[in-house]
Amino acid sequence: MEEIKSLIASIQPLNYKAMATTLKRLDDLTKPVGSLGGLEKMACQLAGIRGTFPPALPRKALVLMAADHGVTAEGVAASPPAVTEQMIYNFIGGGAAINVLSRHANADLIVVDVGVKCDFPPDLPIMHCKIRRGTDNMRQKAAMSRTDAIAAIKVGITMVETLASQGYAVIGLGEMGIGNTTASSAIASVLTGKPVSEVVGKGGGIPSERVSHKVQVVEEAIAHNKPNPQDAIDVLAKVGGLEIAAMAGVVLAAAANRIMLVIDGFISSSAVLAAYKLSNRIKPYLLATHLSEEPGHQAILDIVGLTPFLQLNMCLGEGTGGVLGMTVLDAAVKILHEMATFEEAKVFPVKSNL
Ligand SMILES: O=C(O)c1ccc[n+]([C@@H]2O[C@H](COP(=O)([O-])O)[C@@H](O)[C@H]2O)c1
Ligand SMILES: Cc1cc2nc[nH]c2cc1C
Repeated sequence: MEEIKSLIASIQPLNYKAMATTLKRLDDLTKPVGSLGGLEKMACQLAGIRGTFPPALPRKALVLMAADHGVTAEGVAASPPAVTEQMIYNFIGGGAAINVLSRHANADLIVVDVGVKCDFPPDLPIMHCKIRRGTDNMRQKAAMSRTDAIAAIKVGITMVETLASQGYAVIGLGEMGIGNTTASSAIASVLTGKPVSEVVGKGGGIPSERVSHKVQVVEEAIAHNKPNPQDAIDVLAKVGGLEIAAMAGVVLAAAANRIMLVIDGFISSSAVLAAYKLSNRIKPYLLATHLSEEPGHQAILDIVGLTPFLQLNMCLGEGTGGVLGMTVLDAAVKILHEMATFEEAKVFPVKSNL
């Protein structure tokens, strides 16, 4: 816990000088002031995070945390838990949506086993960081111990520290874990204060008539475990997941290492919310990309104060919306590098009499 505390204490504000220089440059480019909207904001944010003008086209990684969930025993997920393991092999084979979109975005995909139930061969090209074989069924007992939650957070921290030393400037959150929308719903309800029925959705595709059962399971898990809303680690341990705790660690360490943290959908956002409750100093380092179909996603973004710029009715997870968002971020950086100024292009806008 001391390590997490000192990491949080090391998070610095953005470099406002780099941001001001970036804004000045944007205003000199051949366009009406502010007309590239969110692209301009993103370019300034990255400059402030990296502390440089102009920020370089960033080296990008998508860290995909995978784990299983004991609560799947309650019939809350459409797919069998074995799909978590099967999808890991699909990620390695390069055939999953996140493989396609990471390649498209020129982001390196790193798959991390934090708590998948099966044994993977040691030579499998993933990061072998298993804390335990999935969580316990949170309807009956705590999903995991506080010690395990902290160990999972540390997996995320260590991953980011390695990536920071390799020069990555942007890290996206990804996850795979059948049942993890049930855990995320519990986290979202406890940490936003919203009723469970307002944050639970169909997840990976349960039929509408099954949603009320999922609501009941989440309500009972919260009633049984009594997670303390003032203690995000307690919430992660009692009603969370190993991959969610690990993602919370990624968020904290990204901010501490001046790396932009790109959020994906509902599950990654529940990890961001937990990290935000640990320290709101992470906020300037966050980039929200898309709005998931899961109803709890908006509730989380509202609490943290973030606005996503894509709405594609996606709810796949894996980091897919996040890497799509990275392509927009790259576009913003290219504007800074490649667009001509008024002076260079000899464009002299006439002053309007309006
Ligand atoms: O990120 C999202 O918004 C999202 C919404 C619904 C489902 N998912 C993905 O689907 C899986 C969890 O769904 P479920 O129904 O098994 O809880 C998990 O592997 C997630 O990556 C992801
Ligand atoms: C096939 C499949 C892929 C996924 N990726 C993230 N969650 C998933 C759930 C299923 C079922």
